[in-house]
Amino acid sequence: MINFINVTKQYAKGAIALSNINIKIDKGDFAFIVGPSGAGKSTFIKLLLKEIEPTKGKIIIDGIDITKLSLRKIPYLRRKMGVVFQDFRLLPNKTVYENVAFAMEIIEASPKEIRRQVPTILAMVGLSNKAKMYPNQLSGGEQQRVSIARAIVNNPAVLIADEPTGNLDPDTAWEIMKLMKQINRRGTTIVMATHAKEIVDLMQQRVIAIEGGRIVRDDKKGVYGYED
Ligand SMILES: Nc1ncnc2c1ncn2[C@@H]1O[C@H](COP(=O)(O)OP(=O)(O)OP(=O)(O)O)[C@@H](O)[C@H]1O
Repeated sequence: MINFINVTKQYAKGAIALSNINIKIDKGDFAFIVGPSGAGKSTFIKLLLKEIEPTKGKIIIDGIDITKLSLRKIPYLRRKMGVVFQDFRLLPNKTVYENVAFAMEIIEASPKEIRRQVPTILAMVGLSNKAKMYPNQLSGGEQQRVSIARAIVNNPAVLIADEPTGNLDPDTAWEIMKLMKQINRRGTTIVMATHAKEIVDLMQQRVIAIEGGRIVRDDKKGVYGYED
């Protein structure tokens, strides 16, 4: 599904954020990316999303080397991936329903498909009764559910989450993790960068640890392994 081959990323101002990374994430995996601040986690995620390009190496997603992808084909790559961020990034002037529908409008889904799919996904994330609300009328946990609904509404192969529970209290964070696990059970590959020690320790999923731009651990049922 995802394969990093000898990937190095050196930023323009000199810092080597990732150094010769080799990692394979299979379809259906649930992988946590952990490591100290500045280790290279966000860089890893930005490379996956093709927000930045590696200095060296190949990044294969679904059999395609995305570093060689033409501009024209980037939308197809984006459709394979849903993304969730710590700060939700919802559109404040759209309702919950419209925020999720918008992700389908962008890929030119038909109005009929949108009318069918949006309520299904809102039910799945437990927000059917909030469809007409605006983001500022929702709790943090509810806003994150909307952002997850938006990320999965087009049925991506991979859900990428960068610190998705960072702004949530522990109980709410745990609810979000249950939802992520439910999405994973449906076959979606999950890649989640996090500092949430308790969550990583309790979930018993694959843990890939990055330190100083190198992979220092990759355990099938791993632990967080740091004190912060
Ligand atoms: N745009 C940039 N230009 C130059 N250096 C950068 C840039 N972005 C990140 N870096 C550097 O690359 C290294 C890795 O940063 P990265 O953001 O990937 O770390 P991280 O593991 O996500 O950290 P955190 O947990 O604090 O979010 C750091 O040394 C950082 O200062």
